Amino acid sequence: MTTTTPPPLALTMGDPAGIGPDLTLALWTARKALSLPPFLFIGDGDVLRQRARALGLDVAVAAAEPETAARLFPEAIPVLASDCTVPAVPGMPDSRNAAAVTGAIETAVALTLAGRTSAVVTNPIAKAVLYEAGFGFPGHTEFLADLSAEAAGGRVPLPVMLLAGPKLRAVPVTIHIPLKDVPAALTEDLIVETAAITERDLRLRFGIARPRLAVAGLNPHAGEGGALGLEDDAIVRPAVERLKAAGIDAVGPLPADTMFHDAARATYDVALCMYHDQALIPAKALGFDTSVNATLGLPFIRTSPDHGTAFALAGKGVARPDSLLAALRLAEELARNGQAMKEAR
Ligand SMILES: NC(=O)c1ccc[n+]([C@@H]2O[C@H](COP(=O)([O-])OP(=O)(O)OC[C@H]3O[C@@H](n4cnc5c(N)ncnc54)[C@H](O)[C@@H]3O)[C@@H](O)[C@H]2O)c1
Ligand SMILES: N[C@H](C(=O)O)[C@H](O)COP(=O)(O)O
Repeated sequence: MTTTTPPPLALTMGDPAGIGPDLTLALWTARKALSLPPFLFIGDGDVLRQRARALGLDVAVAAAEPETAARLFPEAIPVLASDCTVPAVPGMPDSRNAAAVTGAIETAVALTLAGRTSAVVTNPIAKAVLYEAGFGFPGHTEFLADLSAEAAGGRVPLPVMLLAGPKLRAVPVTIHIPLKDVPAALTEDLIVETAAITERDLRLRFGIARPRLAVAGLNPHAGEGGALGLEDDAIVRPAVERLKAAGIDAVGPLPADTMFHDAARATYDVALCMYHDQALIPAKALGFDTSVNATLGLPFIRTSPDHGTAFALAGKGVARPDSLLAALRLAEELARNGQAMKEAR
């Protein structure tokens, strides 16, 4: 049994013009009532100060390092600087601040890989704003995988996006690609590798002894015997057979339209879906305020709220912090499980 205090969570700024600062302030303000896990905010302290003023909140912000964050947390939001180039205006994103946004993510990953913070929790970014500044990744998920290459032995690991909520866990096998490109990107190997990472992380990090995987078909009615598409029998079914042969509890391909109602969800621990919206529509419909986006397959823990930057709500104090709270709590729990696993070895 260890008695040492775990390192704080690394919370990135996200887009400084979005709701990330509002949510960070709202949660920190309620830290005592929520028993909020201590975090180190990596971003621009002035963004927090200005947003707090606009929202009429009495919030202190203090420069910190991972080692001082937990001590400071009761009195001030501990901040490690990743400063904006131009002042952030709520609701008006500016690609000149892209370096501060991506730099915060890089710092959070480096600190977590070094064991100085216990997990990465990301506030939402606006992809299009970063693309304007030359950001070369579809989203956090792919960027985080790229940042993990050295720690993963020199190869960029396959990142797996898990939307986890009280009513549903769902994984899209293909992630941020246009719908028209999905059939070509979907391979037996990709399904098997994604499923294997999902199964392993649910077992080792989430503590589910024998995860049950439900694999969705790609086409209507899982292809209806080939009449409505060939991929289900040619790609998805053989992948499920390989998973079963490897001892993984997997069923499918299942018609996607009937696998998300209450009784169907009770039969599995995670739905493996073939494309982004097949997974994220049911996940957000069933738990927009409570679901968390977690990245599996990385050498560190990363969670995020399941929503985006919601620019129209930024600076208004009306955005719900529930999903960010769930992300912080899940990161803390997964980090604790990881620590317990290490100590049990
Ligand atoms: N984790 C992430 O970084 C992440 C996740 C999703 C979307 N995004 C990005 O966010 C940007 C905006 O995307 P979008 O408009 O599709 O999705 P969004 O989640 O920002 O907004 C969708 C709707 O939900 C509302 N909403 C979102 N969060 C809310 C909250 N906490 N409380 C109350 N209402 C909330 C918004 O006002 C809007 O009506 C895009 O650039 C997208 O790429 C980022
Ligand atoms: N696809 C995610 C969603 O819609 O919630 C979102 O874009 C976040 O993805 P990253 O975590 O890769 O930024």
